[in-house]
Amino acid sequence: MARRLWGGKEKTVLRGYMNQKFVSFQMDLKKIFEKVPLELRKAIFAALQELFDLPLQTKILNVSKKPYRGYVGQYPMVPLFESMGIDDANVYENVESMTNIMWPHGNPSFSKTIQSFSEQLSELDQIIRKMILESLGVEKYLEEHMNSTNYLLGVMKYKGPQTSDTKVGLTTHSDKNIVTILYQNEVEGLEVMTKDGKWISYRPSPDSFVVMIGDSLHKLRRLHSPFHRVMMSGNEARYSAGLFSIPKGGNIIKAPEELVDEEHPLLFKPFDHVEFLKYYYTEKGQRDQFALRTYCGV
Ligand SMILES: O=C(O)CCC(=O)C(=O)O
Ligand SMILES: [Fe+2]
Repeated sequence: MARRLWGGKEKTVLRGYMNQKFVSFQMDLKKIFEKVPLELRKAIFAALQELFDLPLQTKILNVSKKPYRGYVGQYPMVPLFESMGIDDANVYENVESMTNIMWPHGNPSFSKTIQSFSEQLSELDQIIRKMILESLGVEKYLEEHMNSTNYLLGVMKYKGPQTSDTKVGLTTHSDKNIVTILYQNEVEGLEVMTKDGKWISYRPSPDSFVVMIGDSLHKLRRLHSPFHRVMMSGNEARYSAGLFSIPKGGNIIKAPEELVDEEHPLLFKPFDHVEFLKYYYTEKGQRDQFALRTYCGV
């Protein structure tokens, strides 16, 4: 079914994507985007394995006051899950500062792999967001929109639970950012909820990236930010990397007036994403599946 989305121009691809439900969520961009070379796609998993194979006492040296940047792991709710995040990982120096904490003698090949991968995915993210704004007829805001965002690269490992029972790898959530692009190894686990509440499993392929809309774009009312989770079974570890485009703090996010009409009423009051995250990372916010709606819903 994805094939239908490939053929035409970029715009056609995305319209198909928006008007359909789940099939369109998993968009195989092979035909329109061949930028991330296979070598790099392979190298990323070797890099992630090298990182998460470090001893726990090394990994926990990566600390950060900002949520999801330092080492996250060993949480009782999600015991299979570990992650680290790097702000603007498309810039070499940002990756290098984390690398040097993990490998005090440096590890340039790790830094280079992470940086190149992030840079390529950030280009893909820009293509996607341009397509979205164009197809909504609000491309005049493109520059303003792009200037008000930055990137976070999240790298994740989910241990296999060593049983055939399915165990939670990552709990149900919607992403809070703008667009998320995920790439993963061959181990299944990602599930996405359709608009009518059914879970669908994602079948990984080395040629596919998963593109997901986050709540900050969902505010446009016409794009759906799906609930998703990771469910693990078996012995093998699942490695994934996600590039998250996120609104910069100090910018008020609001839907362009052109997009608000009777059929598409305003969903959220204008909000500052960094202020919103202060609510989201409270205990109440973490339990709230509709955190953005609670925070600034109309
Ligand atoms: O590992 C994955 O594929 C999903 C990760 C995810 O949903 C997230 O970090 O928000
Ligand atoms: Fe997510």
